[in-house]
Amino acid sequence: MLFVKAPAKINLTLDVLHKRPDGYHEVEMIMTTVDLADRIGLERRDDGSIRISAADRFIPEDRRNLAYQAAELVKHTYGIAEGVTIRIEKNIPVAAGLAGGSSDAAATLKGLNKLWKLGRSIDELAELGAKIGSDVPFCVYGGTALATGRGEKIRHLPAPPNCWVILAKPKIGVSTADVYGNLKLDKLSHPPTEQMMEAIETKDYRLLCNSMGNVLETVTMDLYPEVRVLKEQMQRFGADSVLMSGSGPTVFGLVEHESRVHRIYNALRGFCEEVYAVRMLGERETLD
Ligand SMILES: C[C@@](CO)(OP(=O)(O)O)[C@H](O)COP(=O)(O)OP(=O)(O)OC[C@H]1O[C@@H](n2ccc(N)nc2=O)[C@H](O)[C@@H]1O
Ligand SMILES: Nc1ncnc2c1ncn2[C@@H]1O[C@H](COP(=O)(O)OP(=O)(O)O)[C@@H](O)[C@H]1O
Repeated sequence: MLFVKAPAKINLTLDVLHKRPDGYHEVEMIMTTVDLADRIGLERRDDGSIRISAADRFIPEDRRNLAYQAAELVKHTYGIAEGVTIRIEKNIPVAAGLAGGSSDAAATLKGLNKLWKLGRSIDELAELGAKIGSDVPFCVYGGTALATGRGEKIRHLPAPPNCWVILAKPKIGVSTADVYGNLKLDKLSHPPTEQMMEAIETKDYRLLCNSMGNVLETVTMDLYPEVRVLKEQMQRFGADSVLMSGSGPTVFGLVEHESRVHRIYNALRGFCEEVYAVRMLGERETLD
């Protein structure tokens, strides 16, 4: 069995520029991977079929699974007759704004490149990933990046300044399409994307905290008021800066000093079942 790590991402910024004729939104967002990860196991099959084993009641084991779609795409694109069993050990909360499904798909692309000795470049795998979902190319690279287009155009950035990330997910799942669908394009408060890039490049933690912003945040908070409450609680407990990730509902808080991490973590555990204290992974990985 070949194992590949599939880390979650958070959005340090998420801006929407306009709605495109194809129905997608033109975005500008800065994303970074964190060390909360699913583990994907891949095993050859002689019968040519794709099988998913997920042992998680929230994710599908058929064609709807993004890892299945990744395997199907690789088989079709490169004419592979062999099959694969994909075992998904799920640690990333589902439908949470953390790109769990997209990261599983990205890990499957990278894993199959190895398992089937395809010799494809990471850029080619990222391009293939765009056919599965807007977040998949970023997940193929990982690290830190500015994503534009519908999210699939990636410009790599250096590692952000060191800090802790506390993730808290309310007990609801959010549909990304619903959130984009409820966005009022004439009422957006745009985050300072350029300033965030400067904060990352100069490793200025304070500037980074002051540059976070996500135009989808108020949309999700209006649909699910508990997300707003959770953000306020995390701010009150002393996180340096708090934001919702992606389309939500996960809220993350940055904390510079380790001594404060446990206090905030424990305080949140009082009324939120899913809380994680993690680190940013920083720079992107390369294929080995
Ligand atoms: C909001 C973000 C931010 O990172 O992530 P999540 O909250 O899902 O983690 C992404 O833009 C989500 O990317 P992803 O989840 O891959 O989206 P896709 O499968 O491509 O699209 C799902 C649906 O979201 C809407 N969509 C997505 C991307 C985009 N730029 N404009 C859109 O309008 C479309 O309605 C589309 O049908
Ligand atoms: N491997 C997978 N892991 C999680 N969800 C998946 C997967 N494949 C398909 N899905 C479906 O994709 C939807 C969005 O899941 P996910 O990627 O976790 O969230 P988000 O897009 O908010 O980051 C879920 O409702 C789930 O049914």
